[in-house]
Amino acid sequence: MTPLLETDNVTYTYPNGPAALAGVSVRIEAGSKTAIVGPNGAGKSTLLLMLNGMLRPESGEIRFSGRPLAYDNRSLRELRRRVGFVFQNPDVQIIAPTVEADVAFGPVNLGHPPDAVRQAVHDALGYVGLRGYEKRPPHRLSGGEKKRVAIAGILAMEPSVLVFDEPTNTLDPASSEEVMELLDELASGGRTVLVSTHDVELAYRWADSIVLMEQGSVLARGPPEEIFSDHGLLASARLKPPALLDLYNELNLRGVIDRDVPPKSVLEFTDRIERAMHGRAPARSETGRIYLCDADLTGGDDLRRLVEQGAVDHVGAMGTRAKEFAGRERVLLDYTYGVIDKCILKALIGENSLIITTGGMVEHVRRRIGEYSAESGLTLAATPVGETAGHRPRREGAFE
Ligand SMILES: Nc1ncnc2c1ncn2[C@@H]1O[C@H](COP(=O)(O)OP(=O)(O)OP(=O)(O)O)[C@@H](O)[C@H]1O
Repeated sequence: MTPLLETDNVTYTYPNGPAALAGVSVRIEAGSKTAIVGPNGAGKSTLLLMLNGMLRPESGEIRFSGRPLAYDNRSLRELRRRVGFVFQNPDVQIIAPTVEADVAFGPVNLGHPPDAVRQAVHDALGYVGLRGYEKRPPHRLSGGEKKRVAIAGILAMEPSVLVFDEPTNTLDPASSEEVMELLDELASGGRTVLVSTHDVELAYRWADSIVLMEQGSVLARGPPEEIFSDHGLLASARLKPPALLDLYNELNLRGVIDRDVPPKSVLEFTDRIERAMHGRAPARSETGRIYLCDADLTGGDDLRRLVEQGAVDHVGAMGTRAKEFAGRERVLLDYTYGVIDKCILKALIGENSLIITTGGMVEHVRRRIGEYSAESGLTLAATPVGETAGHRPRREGAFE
């Protein structure tokens, strides 16, 4: 199958600079989550800047949907509408005096009529959880909020590919997790998402495909479990293996656990260790329940009733709209990232939890719990929280 984006032996040297790319060939499949991983100066940003035409290769070729990129103004405008680029430093991207004007910049430039621009801004701000920020000056926002304004500005142009240069650099751990969940949400809605990073933990957990770079070259490409298990390869890129995978590989070498699919989360790892200790998954007298609330379809009363009745011990929300909904209904959140696995872990010790989410993530939660249930032989299922009859769903944004 033709990859969505492809670079073929691309080279690039900055004026008066080093050879930043020395013959780079990569294939990015439609709908994939790819992390370009490498140390400082490896050429990651340079490669990403090539993908929406901000830099032009010295030699080699870049193809989008099988067609070589053209560099006239019209072709570049069209390419940038389809391949959105979020810079590492949001200050570079934010240019207007208000959040609203900033997010509107792209659709206005594309010549969309005012009503369509307003709708695009409204949907994009909703998606990143910044409704109500329309009139705020972006330069007064926090780093995490600025990042979300920059992402909204790109989403407002409805690109099919999203490219993020070091999306979590300079963000605190909670803001980083929120941005990564936003990226997951975008990917689960069918978009192709690429990030550059030197954070191997993030890349291991998030990506389904890794491109490992060093000194302007691609050292290796493949699934994260494979790339990050190769100590020699990582050492040549001056990187360390992700902690979870390192521990798994060591326990395997010592014969404590069998080699199987490497765990990606604490949940998968604890399951594996339990099985190694007991020879099988331990019998559980009673598992807890996981309630699932679609914030677009559930009334606030239903949500509060469930929480106030004490039916749930823990509450988690995934995605900014879900977090806003919980905030409006004054429901305190115990988990704001890694929510599904944390709730499964609680179910395994007999405690009940509630996951609030929206859009494509609802199905993602159901699927993940279903898969876990099938793998573990336990009967875990997501119990929907009263999707109130007659409650009118909010208008679905353009990005669902
Ligand atoms: N504008 C520029 N002018 C001159 N040289 C540059 C420029 N931008 C990058 N370089 C050089 O090109 C090489 C690749 O840089 P690039 O920013 O692509 O790497 P990176 O892997 O993204 O690094 P980092 O993780 O530090 O962002 C480096 O040697 C860098 O010094």
